[in-house]
Amino acid sequence: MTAVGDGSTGSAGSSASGGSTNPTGSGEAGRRHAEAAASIEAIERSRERLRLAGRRSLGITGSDESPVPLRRAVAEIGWYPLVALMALILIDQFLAGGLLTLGPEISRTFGVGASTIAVIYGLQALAMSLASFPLTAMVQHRPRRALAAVGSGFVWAVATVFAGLATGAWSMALFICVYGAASGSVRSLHLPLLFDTYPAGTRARIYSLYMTALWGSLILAPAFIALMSVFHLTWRGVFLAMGCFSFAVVLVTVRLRDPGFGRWDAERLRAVVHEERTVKTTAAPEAPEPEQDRTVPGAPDSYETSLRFFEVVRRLLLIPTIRRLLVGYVALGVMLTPLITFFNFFLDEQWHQGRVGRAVFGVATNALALPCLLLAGPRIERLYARNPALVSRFAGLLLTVGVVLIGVSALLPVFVLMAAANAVGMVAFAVAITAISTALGNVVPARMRAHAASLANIALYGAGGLVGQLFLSGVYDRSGPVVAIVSLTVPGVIAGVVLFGSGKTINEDLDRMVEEIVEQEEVSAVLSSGGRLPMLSCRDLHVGYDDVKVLFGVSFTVEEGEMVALLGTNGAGKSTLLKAISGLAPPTGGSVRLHGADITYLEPQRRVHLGVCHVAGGRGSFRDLTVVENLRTYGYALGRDRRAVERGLEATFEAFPRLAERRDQRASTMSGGENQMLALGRALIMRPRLLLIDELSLGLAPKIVGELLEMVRRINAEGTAVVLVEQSVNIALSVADHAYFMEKGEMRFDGSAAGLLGRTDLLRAVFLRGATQAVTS
Ligand SMILES: Nc1ncnc2c1ncn2[C@@H]1O[C@H](COP(=O)(O)OP(=O)(O)OP(=O)(O)O)[C@@H](O)[C@H]1O
Repeated sequence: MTAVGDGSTGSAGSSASGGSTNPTGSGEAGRRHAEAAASIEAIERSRERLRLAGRRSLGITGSDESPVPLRRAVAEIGWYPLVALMALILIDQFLAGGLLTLGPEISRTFGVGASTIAVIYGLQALAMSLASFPLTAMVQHRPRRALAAVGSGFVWAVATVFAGLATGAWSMALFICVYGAASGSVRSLHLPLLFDTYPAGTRARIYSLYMTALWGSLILAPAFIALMSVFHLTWRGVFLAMGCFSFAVVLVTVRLRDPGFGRWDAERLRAVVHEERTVKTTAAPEAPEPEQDRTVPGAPDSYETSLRFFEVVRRLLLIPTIRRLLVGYVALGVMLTPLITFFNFFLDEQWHQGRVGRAVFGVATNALALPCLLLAGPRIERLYARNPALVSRFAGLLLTVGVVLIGVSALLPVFVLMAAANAVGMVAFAVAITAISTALGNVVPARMRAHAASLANIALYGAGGLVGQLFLSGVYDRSGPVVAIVSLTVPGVIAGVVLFGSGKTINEDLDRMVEEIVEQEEVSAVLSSGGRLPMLSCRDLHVGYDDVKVLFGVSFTVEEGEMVALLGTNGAGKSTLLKAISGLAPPTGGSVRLHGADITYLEPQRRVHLGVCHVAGGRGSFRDLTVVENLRTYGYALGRDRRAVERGLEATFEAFPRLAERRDQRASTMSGGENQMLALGRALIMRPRLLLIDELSLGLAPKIVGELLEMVRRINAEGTAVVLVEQSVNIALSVADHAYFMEKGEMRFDGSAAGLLGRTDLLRAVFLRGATQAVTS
């Protein structure tokens, strides 16, 4: 836990404070707090050691030694999974490539213009981008990625055949969209499958090999079409042949199996934790990564806490390296997607290259990337093992060099020089993309790799590709091909700089990921060995708004049925801490656990179902609804039956007769105190297990405050744990047995309420503020 002023008195001290409102008695509360604190301390002691061991088990050795030879490293697993995925990506571009190359013939058959073909191509790319999300959602909880990858291969093979049988442009568009959607699996599922199949210390080399197939597909598609024209096949014949060939290739991949989530990272880390703690648990370290703790003890089974699709996406977007990589992908898409289209126009108009000349140019350039990728793999592997930040920097640097070379190539007056500069630039892109993907795949938890790959896909092809095509079309129409190619250096250099910058955060994010797995294992071990954990435990929370950090590693615990006061200076981050607990301000680091279950990234409404209720400061009700309507809304939000809601209403009106008198009055017309009563009435209806109250007494008359406090005591006496954020030290400490004090986003005190009263050094700031407010009011 973060060092706090009176940490030693914290746990035990709370029991000595007296005047506890806890139904279980202060002695019992103190004992439980001490037990929970001891568990947490044990976890913290071993964490640093585990973090280092965890990094090593993920292939980050910190040294520059050569990695284990690939053949030896993958001997046990074999080459089949890699070969199967390479086979799938090799045929992935068939139909799209065929559509582009055979576009003139297709447009003549259907009597449509080139723009219609361009629209169909665009729809295909859009379907491919968008489909990666539902495909990812399908395999989020169960490891069926191999099944989805092979199954979608069959779908796109069949769609290719049907595209050859299309009777019109729009039926063709339909088949091509189906093909695009199915081939979205390549973008979202291949990287996670590769990363889960092969050990951490081989991934860069494995991925480089895989990328040779991607570059190979850019050669194979035109080569296949050229070969078919030897047999004088029409475009329909070529599509049918492509479909049949694809079908045969997919058949070869049917033995592909999903290795399970996190086989090489979570599993190894779990083994490290088991070794460290030598705790015998029922779960064997060899078993695949378990789904995150699914249930919260005491809550109904249906209240599981595994993250849903958009919660995972939101969680990924909170990882600084992922945010940078995605910005890099967008900039890369702005540059790369139109470059492939417009470079052909450049060759045509500037260098008068015909169809054959352009094809040869494309094949030669892409072919050069193949050996370079093979050479680059071990290099990227070594950089990653030494320091993952070097991989990001390497990618950024290469990309910048590549884009500058391509920009310069457009200005060179000699064809050979232009071709050489362009070829080297394209090689730099191929290697840079491999390095970026290695960083992306490694920096996210295993279960979230498909989500990360889908986000990258949408950033690259969706957002970046679309903007790039529009941007470059405009430049091309206005100023011609040379200026168009040169202008691409702007987004290219931006992408390079952003990717280079991701080196700043990657190590921190990797450590955080390691810590999450370690913490999960530790918590499971503590629970399975009969240890106790607090009802709520926030560990090392970092929260910010946009880029302004507000909480810096705050740790905070609340026991079952406890009443806790959270005090602090103005702007210390008390409300932000409550928001992090209730889900309104998701943290960028650290964890929030309810009885050990990880709820850090759960949507706020799911936490309400788990029993977390946040009464925010100020007017927290629906202004245009009446008192009764407001209270019923809370009940129905929880799916409570009518009778339970009515009982809650009666209890609220009994506790606050003033509210009963105003049952049909709109919230907007009520006083501040009445609004606070209404907000507390929510707790009586929701019956939460943890009630977070922000600024209960702010601006209210002492008599009203007294009534509200009495209510809080009653709610607490019925077993609800309460966290009370208060400006008034006297009020807070009169009801709470445990107190925390925050200053400038850090926890300064964790201990008994009585203990805090003795800390005049801390309280002076609050007293001074109170005095100032008294003078000015
Ligand atoms: N939505 C927001 N957007 C940007 N900054 C915010 C936001 N909410 C809070 N902050 C900033 O975060 C910091 C902590 O605010 P917070 O409300 O958590 O502090 P607090 O301890 O509750 O303060 P107080 O006791 O004055 O209410 C402050 O500097 C505040 O300006």
